[in-house]
Amino acid sequence: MSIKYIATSKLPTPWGVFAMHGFEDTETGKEHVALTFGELSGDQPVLGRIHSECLTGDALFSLRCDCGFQLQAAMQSIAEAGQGFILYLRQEGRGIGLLNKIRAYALQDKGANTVEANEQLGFEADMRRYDMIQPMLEHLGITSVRLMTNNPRKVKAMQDVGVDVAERVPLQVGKNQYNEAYLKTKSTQLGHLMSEHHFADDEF
Ligand SMILES: Nc1nc2c(ncn2[C@@H]2O[C@H](COP(=O)(O)OP(=O)(O)OP(=O)(O)O)[C@@H](O)[C@H]2O)c(=O)[nH]1
Ligand SMILES: [Zn+2]
Repeated sequence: MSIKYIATSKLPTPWGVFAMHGFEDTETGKEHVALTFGELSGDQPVLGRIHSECLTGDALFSLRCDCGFQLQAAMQSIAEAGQGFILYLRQEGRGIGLLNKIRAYALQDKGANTVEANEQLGFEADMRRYDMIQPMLEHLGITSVRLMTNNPRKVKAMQDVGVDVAERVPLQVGKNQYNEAYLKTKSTQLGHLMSEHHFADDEF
């Protein structure tokens, strides 16, 4: 893993003006992005999110998953807190890529769940890696985080690369009629921590 910092610019958003930092993984050619908000120096844990790319949810308004809603909620929370970060990692489709994710969605249209669909295509359920996190956070001067996620594997992955996770902050947003089964599968088969409340109410 070889992560190279490239450049920083402003990124004005509906929630405030973030700074956008570009990184290149020189082994894979993947272009990762970090967004930061406010002043990040100091010893206090920083509110943040590690977000894996989901073109369909993040950019195309898909209701099949909760990604876009989580991204927006995280940016809003960070802006409200006055400080925080998002690492936007280019590992689409839990690491299988966009076209394979569309193949997996086609299988899900025929009844497979999100895990079965990956396996029918010959992939593991989750092929993501998180070793790019350490050099990206080191560049930003972040050593301890309050991580917005429902995924305990992300917490472990961060600890494995030496980042202190002071707190896991649940991020349950965006449930709807199209992603309810997907969220349930995340909870029962991928280990995500979701309160039953999330499945009981009908609101976004
Ligand atoms: N293969 C596959 N990938 C999916 C599917 N639905 C969403 N994804 C991908 O799943 C990933 C979700 O990433 P995150 O939201 O960062 O992570 P998470 O594991 O859901 O954990 P949270 O932090 O709780 O959101 C993205 O890369 C999506 O593209 C699916 O049905 N099949
Ligand atoms: Zn998604």
